Order: sequence, then C-alpha cells, then structure tokens
Amino acid sequence: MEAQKRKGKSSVLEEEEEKLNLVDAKPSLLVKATQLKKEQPEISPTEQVVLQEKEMIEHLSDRKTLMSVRELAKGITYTEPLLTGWKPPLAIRRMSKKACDAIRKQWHIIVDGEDVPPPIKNFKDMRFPEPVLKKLKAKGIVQSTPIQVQGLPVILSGRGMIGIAFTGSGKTLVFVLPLIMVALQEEIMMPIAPGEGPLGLIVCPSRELARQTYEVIENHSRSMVTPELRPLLCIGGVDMKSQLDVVKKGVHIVVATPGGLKDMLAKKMNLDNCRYLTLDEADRLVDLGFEDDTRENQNIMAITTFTEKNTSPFPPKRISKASIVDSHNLIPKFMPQAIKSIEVQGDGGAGSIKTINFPDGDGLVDNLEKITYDVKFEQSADGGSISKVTSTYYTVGDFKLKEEEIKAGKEKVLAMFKAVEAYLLQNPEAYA
Ligand SMILES: Nc1ncnc2c1ncn2[C@@H]1O[C@H](COP(=O)(O)OP(=O)(O)OP(=O)(O)O)[C@@H](O)[C@H]1O
Repeated sequence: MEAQKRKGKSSVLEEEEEKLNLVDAKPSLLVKATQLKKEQPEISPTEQVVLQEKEMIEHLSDRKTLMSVRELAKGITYTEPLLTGWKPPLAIRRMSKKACDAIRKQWHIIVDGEDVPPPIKNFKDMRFPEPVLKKLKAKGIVQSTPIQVQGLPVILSGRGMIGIAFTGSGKTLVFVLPLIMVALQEEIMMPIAPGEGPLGLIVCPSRELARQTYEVIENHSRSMVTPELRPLLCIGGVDMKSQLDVVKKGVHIVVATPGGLKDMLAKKMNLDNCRYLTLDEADRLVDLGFEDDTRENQNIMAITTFTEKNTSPFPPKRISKASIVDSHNLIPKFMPQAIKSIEVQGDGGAGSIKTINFPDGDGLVDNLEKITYDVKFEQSADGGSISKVTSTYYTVGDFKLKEEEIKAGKEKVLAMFKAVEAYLLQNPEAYA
C-alpha cells in the first residue's frame, strides 16, 4: 500500500517533469529536487550521524576555542592538572598502556589527549567514600557506564576534558561526583566561610536541565552524614532572596543557566574560589548564543596557575628536607624581604599546613585570598634533582594578576631554591 502510494506520487512528478520539459527547457526546483534525490545514494541513519559528526569536526577549526577572554588574549594554555590529591589504587596506576587500551576497546571508549588517566571499571576503585557508594547502589547504579569508566578518572585526576556520549549514558554523574568529592575534601580541611564559594560551577543551557542536575547533586550530597554541602540553583524564576540566603551561608556548588548566573554575579556571588567549571551540553550553550557569556564567566574565575621547573645538584631527599620540611625555619632567614614568617601545623612533612606571612607593604597581599604551592622532587640522572613547583594564585574580587606579577612570583620561587642551595653548599652536614 505504502509502496503503491509512493509509486503514485513519483509518477505524478514524472508526468509534471515531462510537461515542464515541453514548456521550458529549464527544470523547476521541484523537478531538480526529485532528480537529486534519485541520484543520491541511500544512506542509513548511522551513516547520516557519522557524516554529521564529520562535518562538525571539519568546522571545529573555524571556531574560537571555548576559553576565557583572558586565556584567548594571552594565549594561555594549561599543561598541569589541577591538584586534587586523588590517586587511583596502585594496581591501576601500574597498569600498562596496552592493558588500558584493551579495557577501552572492550568498553568502546575512544580517547584523545596526552597521558590520559587509566580507565577504571568500578566505582569502588575510583575511591569514592562508602556513603557515596551506598547511595549509588541504592539508586541501582552498580556498574559504571563507558563515559564513567574513563571520564571519572580523568576529572578526579584534575584534568580537563570534553566528554561525548549518548543521551542517557550517565554523563551527569561524571561531573557531579568529582565535584562532590572536592567540596567534601575542602569542607573537611577548611570549611567554607559565610559568603564564600562556590568551588564548582555547572552551566546548563536550560532551566529544566539545571534543575535536574541540581537535584542529582542535592540527592547525592545528602548521602553524606557530615559535613553538610550546600549546592545552589541559579536560574531565572527562582526566588532571589532564598538564593542569596544560601550564598550568605557559603555555597559549595552552583548549578546555573547563563542568565541566572549573570544575575547572581551582579549581586552577591563571585567566582574567586571556583576551580571546576562544567559546561553541560556545551554545543547547545554555543548554539543558543551563550559563547561570549561563557568566556566572560571563565574570565571571572580568578585563579592563575603556573608551574616552574628547577634543577638542583642536591638529591631530592636533602633539598626537600631543607626547602619544604624545614622551610618555616630556613626561608624567613634567607628571604626576610619576601617572607616574614611561616607558621606550621604538623611536623612540616606531608599533610602539614604551613601559613606564610608576607611582609606588610607587599602590594599583592590585599588582592590575594591565598596562594597554594604544590612541590614535587624527582631524582635526576646526575644524582641531583628536578623540582616542579605549581603555584596557584586565588585573587580577590575582579583583581587580575599582571604578567609582571606572575613573573615576580616565579622569580620568588626560584630565588628561594637558589638560597637553599647556597646554604646547603656552605653547610655540607646540614640536612644530609
Ligand atoms: N552507571 C549507571 N548505572 C545505572 N544507571 C545509571 C548509571 N549512571 C547513571 N545512571 C542513571 O541513568 C539516567 C540517565 O543518566 P544521565 O541523566 O546522567 O544521562 P546523560 O548522559 O546526562 O543524558 P542526557 O544527555 O540526556 O543529559 C539517570 O537516571 C541516572 O541516575
């Protein structure tokens, strides 16, 4: 029946074609379209998706990357991951590239990028705390999906990623669970003060999607007995007073639409502490015209990170003892002009917290909320060491670090190492 109908339609078109051919040599658009259709090879829906994706990828290079205005202007690229303190279990860290690739193949995962963290097949090995695992299980989430197998280790390691997976494949948890982990970790170490936050921001292209994501966060963060996490939904149409009440208490995670976020940033909230940004359905955000807003928002995330490498003739153990473990005793003596004193909680080693007091009159102090340093030492081939210091500057309000201030920060780190090295050279017994 259907075939007959179609046949009827096409013979009418053919007749029309003939008639038109007689009247005019130029074929009509309808005739042209019919001809084109006839000439076109049949393609399956899968082939159509592949063609669409190919076209999208070809046009990618026409677009500016979705980076902040400042990053684009200064050509800033990131070479180091964010520091999260998360590590997969040893057996997974030791997995060979071949073994990782075999898992990816088995799960139909395609990756692109440098040093992609290993895939992890189950939530337990991702080291989520017991209450989180329990909550997942209660919701019937026991076996991770492919995007979770690869995406969760990537984000937990502090790396940036673009995740592409089918609808309903569990993408939301890939950005929600690591954010909950970070918020919990921060809250345990240094609770968010009233008016502070958020640590993470999720931008969604619609109110509905934002609301759904917020509910997932609420649901999963409620599984924690302690500490309490405060997510906030920033969308139009929600009572602004109740939103501001949460901001006043200090907020951990914000889920927003671009408009809702803009309104909130104009009022009481800032992104000074925000380290994690998720653009849910980023392609739709761009299609809906939020590209510039998104760049501007990233610009407000007032964090500057840079890494310095330094080679030293001293082995890692000795230089780390002097420059890190005993830094509170040594550094203020060597560099009183740069560092007034260092207070230490703990024995100075791993897990200790050191508060550095800068001298009055250091122009930057008022504009910085904090600076964190992550230092790693590696043995070098000549018996010395290579140190890698990642400094993260958290600025206050809309203050932006200048190029020369970043340079001065790098020089300070280098000067500190050189001063320690000079001391070790003069005192061969010290820290040996
Ligand atoms: N590993 C899992 N096992 C079982 N169910 C899961 C798993 N991960 C997520 N889910 C559930 O699957 C549903 C869809 O997940 P989710 O909304 O994250 O998909 P999505 O990929 O974000 O989809 P969309 O592209 O439509 O937003 C949710 O109800 C979620 O709780």
